[in-house]
Amino acid sequence: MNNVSFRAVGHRYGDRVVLRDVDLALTEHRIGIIGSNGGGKSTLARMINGLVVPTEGMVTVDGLDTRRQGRQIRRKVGFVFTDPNHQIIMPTVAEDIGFSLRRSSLSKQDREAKVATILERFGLAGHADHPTHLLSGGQKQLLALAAVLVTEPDILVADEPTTLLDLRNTRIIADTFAALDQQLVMVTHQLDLLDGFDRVLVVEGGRIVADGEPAETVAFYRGSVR
Ligand SMILES: Nc1ncnc2c1ncn2[C@@H]1O[C@H](COP(=O)(O)OP(=O)(O)OP(=O)(O)O)[C@@H](O)[C@H]1O
Repeated sequence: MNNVSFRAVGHRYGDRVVLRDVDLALTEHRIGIIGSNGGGKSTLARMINGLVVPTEGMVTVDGLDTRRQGRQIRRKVGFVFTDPNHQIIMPTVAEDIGFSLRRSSLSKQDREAKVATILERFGLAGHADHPTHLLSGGQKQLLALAAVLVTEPDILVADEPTTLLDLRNTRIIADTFAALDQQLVMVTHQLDLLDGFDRVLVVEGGRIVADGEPAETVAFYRGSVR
């Protein structure tokens, strides 16, 4: 697996400290991040692909520094936003996925085949020529995930990727994640999605307050809100 390293990381937005004293080596296959609203989970997740660079300390991914090697890191680390509108760019579903492959060296034919395969996998094959703005919220979320996975990133970071999904599509995403060979870091409020994860971090008030096996850390989090 990859090695995501946080060394003495802190972050502030203006005067507001939102993360402090974060030291982590993330090497496990599936890692969850949970905790109360505003605790700093998204900020932490965004640091992994350099969308947010720390105001203190250093984040590296396989030795690449997010502050100086952001472009290389973003090729390695795929990021799925909570709100798919942040990442859907093209007018139609197939074009949007094709756009993710614009820098690939594949032939046009291979590229189209790859787009078709991923559309099928995410139940979007019947929507290939559908205008993206007419998709339902859940379909948009599936499209956003498909558009990231088609690039085959080494690491997938997903920030609450199932918030807009119904039960069936949540299951599709959970199964997709369970079958991923890549390292996965997922922020979620849906604690049942963490079954089978290797490690869970609980983030509260800008600090990691629990870190370990899902059973223990989820129990800790549940206990802390009683
Ligand atoms: N761009 C920004 N500018 C200023 N403050 C911000 C910015 N982004 C986040 N914050 C603040 O940083 C803190 C942590 O936010 P973050 O989104 O990381 O928390 P979170 O744990 O992901 O929350 P949630 O569960 O509600 O998504 C919050 O107080 C938030 O208001």
